[in-house]
Amino acid sequence: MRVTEGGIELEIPGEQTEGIEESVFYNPRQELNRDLTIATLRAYRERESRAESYLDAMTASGVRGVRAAADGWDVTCCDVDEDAVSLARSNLERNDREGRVVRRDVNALMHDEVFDVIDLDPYGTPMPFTDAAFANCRDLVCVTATDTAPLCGAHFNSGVRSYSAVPRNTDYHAEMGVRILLSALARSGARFDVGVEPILTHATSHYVRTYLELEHKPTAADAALEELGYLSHCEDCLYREASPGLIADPLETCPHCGGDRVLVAGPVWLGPVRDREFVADVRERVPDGFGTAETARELCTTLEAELDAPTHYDQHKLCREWGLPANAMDEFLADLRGAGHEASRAHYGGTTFKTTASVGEIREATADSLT
Ligand SMILES: C[S@@+](CC[C@H](N)C(=O)[O-])C[C@H]1O[C@@H](n2cnc3c(N)ncnc32)[C@H](O)[C@@H]1O
Ligand SMILES: [Zn+2]
Repeated sequence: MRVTEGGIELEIPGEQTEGIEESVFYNPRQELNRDLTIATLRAYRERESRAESYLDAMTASGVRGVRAAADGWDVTCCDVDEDAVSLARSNLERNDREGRVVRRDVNALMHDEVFDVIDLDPYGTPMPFTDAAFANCRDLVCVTATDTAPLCGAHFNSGVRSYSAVPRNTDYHAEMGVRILLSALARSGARFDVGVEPILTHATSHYVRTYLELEHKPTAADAALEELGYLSHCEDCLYREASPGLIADPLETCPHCGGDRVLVAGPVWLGPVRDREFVADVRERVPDGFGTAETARELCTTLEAELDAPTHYDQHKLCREWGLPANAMDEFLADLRGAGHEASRAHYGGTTFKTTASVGEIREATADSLT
């Protein structure tokens, strides 16, 4: 079947029935991820003009590599699968684009060669590939993780194994995934004296995507590790508290309700997950022609305004907990701000928000409008 995405045309094995069938080589549900990747590469190149080489580390159909080549990147596409390699090669040719296509275990390739930008887009966890990526990548590592159940603590043992951290299943599960992933990536980079700064991160449907700018300096790696810490979370009243540092200092009882059902997660990344100015640059570089342009820009706008608090709330979940009806989001946030707290929407869902208020303060600030 033939697929058009971001101005390039791909031939993908398989029949087109209704819409685009998902094939092992091409997932149409990742188009937003890829559109934002291209906009990010554009914004990044303006910030770091020496960045030229791009490794599409798990290329499958070649879609990322072909799109990056169309933007002038010096592209290498890699895949361990023979059919994927021929497909990527023919898709580059079909679009008259230059690019090297390599059949190899990408871990070996990343240890052998230096790239300015490496894009890891595996099935499931990216952790088997991150050490090799940080060991040699010069500027930017882009990472997709699709194993959201392990990341958010729903598949606990698998999450602990993959991420060398304790994830917990909370009401902010996608954000737990973001922060467990970033923590593991920061620790992976630190092994090579590389500090990571997440310049854009989003959790969308069943994946987390992050873009990490690298600094090759032991002190930068230390600075990244200083962003790690633990989250204590009360299962009874949804109170949560962050404690920075690599040594856990868990709450034993909840300071809000006095309950003892307190979960502790970590080490998690407690720092910012994006650079606001960079996200604005990305938003401006999403052209109308991209299939997901509107969604991509809206996502960037929400990310630009999202507070840095390490966890978010969901108004509907809080209201259910309190036995109160929910309110319109804008009014709800206005009540919080009116009571002197900072508050923003969060990109995790239409009723999610972040605030500097504690769960008790949220209730106090909004209860009058909810009754
Ligand atoms: C999720 S797909 C990639 C999708 C593609 N990046 C896209 O945007 O459509 C994962 C690919 O990783 C490849 N892969 C798995 N292990 C690999 C390895 N060790 N080295 C290189 N490629 C690998 C698989 O063959 C598969 O084609
Ligand atoms: Zn509590």
